[in-house]
Amino acid sequence: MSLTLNRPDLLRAQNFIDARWRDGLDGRVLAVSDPALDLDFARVPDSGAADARAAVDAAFAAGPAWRALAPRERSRLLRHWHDLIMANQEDLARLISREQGKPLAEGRGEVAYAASYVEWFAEEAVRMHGDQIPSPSPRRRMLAVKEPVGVVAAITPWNFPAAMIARKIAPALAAGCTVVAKPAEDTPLTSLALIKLLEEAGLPHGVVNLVTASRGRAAEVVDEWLADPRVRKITFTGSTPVGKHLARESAGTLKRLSLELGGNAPFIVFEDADLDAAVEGLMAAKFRNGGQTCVCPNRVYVHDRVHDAFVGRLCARVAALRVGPASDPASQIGPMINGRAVDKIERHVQDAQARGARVMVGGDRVRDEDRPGPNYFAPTVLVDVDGTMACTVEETFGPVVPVTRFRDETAVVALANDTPFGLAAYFYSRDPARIRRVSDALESGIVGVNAGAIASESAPFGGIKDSGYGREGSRQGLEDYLQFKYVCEDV
Ligand SMILES: NC(=O)c1ccc[n+]([C@@H]2O[C@H](COP(=O)([O-])OP(=O)(O)OC[C@H]3O[C@@H](n4cnc5c(N)ncnc54)[C@H](O)[C@@H]3O)[C@@H](O)[C@H]2O)c1
Ligand SMILES: N[C@@H](CC=O)C(=O)O
Repeated sequence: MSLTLNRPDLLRAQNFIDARWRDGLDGRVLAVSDPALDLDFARVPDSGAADARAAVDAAFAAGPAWRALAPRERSRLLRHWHDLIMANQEDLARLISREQGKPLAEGRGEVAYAASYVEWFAEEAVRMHGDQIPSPSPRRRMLAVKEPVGVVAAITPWNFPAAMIARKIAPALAAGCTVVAKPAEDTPLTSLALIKLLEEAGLPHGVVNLVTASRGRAAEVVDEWLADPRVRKITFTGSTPVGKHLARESAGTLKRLSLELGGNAPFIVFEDADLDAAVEGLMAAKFRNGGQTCVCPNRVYVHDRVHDAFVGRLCARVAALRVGPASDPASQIGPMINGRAVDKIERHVQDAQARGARVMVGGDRVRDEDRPGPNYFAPTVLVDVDGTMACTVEETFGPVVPVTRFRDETAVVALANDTPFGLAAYFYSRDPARIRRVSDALESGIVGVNAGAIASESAPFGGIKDSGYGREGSRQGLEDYLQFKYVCEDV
């Protein structure tokens, strides 16, 4: 896909530190590749510890003035940023599609989704109420005052290059925190463009700083932030092993942490479900971003009585999905992010087949003249899946639907909960008593009941167990950037 932008200056190739666009201090570069063709098309700095330190120097110095600004002023900046994001929706969508591979329509949707968080936190910035505590003595006034936590380090994944960074930077700014950020190595361009728009919105010097780095040097950058006592919070979205590493390594300086980690979402179709609605919900939840979303259903349990009817309808829908590059407006499933991702998907499908699962649709890589790159995988439905298979134990992060038959509500809820993860869970049923019972019993930060599209800027997004802690979006998403100070005034 050609990368023609209405605003070519949104394609940035430098870090942003202390309100200046700068090369990395040691001059190393990171190539950005197009997942549709696996070809490099841009370069950004491959930053190291010195760049990371310079970013914290700037954020720390900018902190006092930023937190002293009236919340209404911070809100205005965020509102302006929101408006610029939406005014440049098409360019941002092109950048997302080019570096991440999602179809252009989904890229546009992601830009609007990212902007919705910025708008939400622009509104929340002026609603950070503390508490006045009933005092035991008339001389005494007792207050619980909310304060920004300080410098926040934001580390983001590749699958939503605009939304993940927007929903970290926006609440941090609303709360009065300053930010250092590192986007994923696969998708640095969208975040750089967002920072360019934030600069245009009137961002004061040093309030947000962003450095890019390769996978090999990500740890060097982040280790610098982990060790620096001036960084008071880490907000991370990505894999569980890296999240646990951050939790361990931040203990030395006791930083606050928000960890949005991996999932293994169950999707249960009970015998009383509206089957058409359940198929619709599964298609929406599973195939968002080609299955590369942390809340994508990873295990589908269908009651024995409706199994064959459900699978028949599902297979018809999945077989009709169009796989292709983001540049083709008809594409519904783009390339996977890189070769490692496709290898994992292929391994899961082959392992399931070897253990007795049957492929009903898809099952293989796709490569032909319309899809010449190596990163396409056919949307796939597997049946006769059981809990020994890798695709039910690990997050596949691809367009594969593994279906398991069940007969008993208690047993299927136990199966759904039989995972170290707990990010999202879905079920379809029309029985009100069952709806209450099952949503109470599911061990998950998010439960979709007769709903496949669940994310919203106004709702708390986040997990439990190995899926992490902390929430993004909503009122709760702002609290994560604030700390209480108890003030006791005796007069
Ligand atoms: N819970 C959520 O909201 C959510 C959202 C998106 C993705 N995810 C999860 O993210 C995973 C996919 O992303 P990924 O494979 O790119 O994750 P990842 O953990 O490898 O990478 C995420 C970020 O961490 C950085 N990183 C990698 N190694 C690091 C290290 N040693 N020290 C510090 N930083 C390091 C990367 O450069 C990137 O910026 C999936 O498991 C998915 O479920 C979760
Ligand atoms: N962007 C996703 C999160 C994980 O991939 C969402 O907000 O639903």
